[in-house]
Amino acid sequence: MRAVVFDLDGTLIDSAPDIWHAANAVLQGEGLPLVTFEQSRGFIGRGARVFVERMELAVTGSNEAARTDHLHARFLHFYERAHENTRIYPYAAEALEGLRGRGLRLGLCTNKPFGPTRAVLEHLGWSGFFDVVIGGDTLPVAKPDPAPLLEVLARMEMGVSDIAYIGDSETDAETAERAGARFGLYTEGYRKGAPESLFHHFLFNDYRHLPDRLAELS
Ligand SMILES: O=C(O)COP(=O)(O)O
Ligand SMILES: [Mg+2]
Repeated sequence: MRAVVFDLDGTLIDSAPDIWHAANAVLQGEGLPLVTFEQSRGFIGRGARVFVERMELAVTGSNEAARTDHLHARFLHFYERAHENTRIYPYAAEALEGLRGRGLRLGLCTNKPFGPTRAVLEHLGWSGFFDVVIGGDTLPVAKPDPAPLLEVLARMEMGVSDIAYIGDSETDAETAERAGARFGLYTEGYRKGAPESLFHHFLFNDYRHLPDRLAELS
């Protein structure tokens, strides 16, 4: 194995509280009902546009293109600065350092838009930490289409057998399966179903175990 590619929200960082605050800042500004934390967390996974569509449907009962466009623009406005309460999952930073120390390259393949991704990486002191960063709006398609993950590989000049992908959700499992990549599922994120039911090569709930799980793959 030559590189490890990570998802971001629910995998390396617990960003759901900040995403929830951004969602309710939008709704409050529009005079719409607010959403609960659980509702908001359930909307995460397919990028900002789908998040907003799910939120709009929950609070108004329908999706109307012009309104969705407006809510989406407002959401991106708040999302850009939504990282004050974001936390790195326990031992994730140490795991990343350890993998780099073993000579592995690191990639990031997230459905979070590129702007908020860059902002949160900077906030966490992780700017320049990943060799390649692909956001949810970097390409015309987003995960679970395999194209964003394949784009990470292309930019690293690697093949799919050179990497493993690490994510937390149904979206990531499907992305890995469609790309033909080995997949490790972090079970402490925003997944909806049972971990065993998703495509995976290994499951883990503690970043201290990740290096060994990866070593067992290769
Ligand atoms: O923004 C989302 O919907 C999810 O982001 P992720 O791909 O980093 O989990
Ligand atoms: Mg995720």
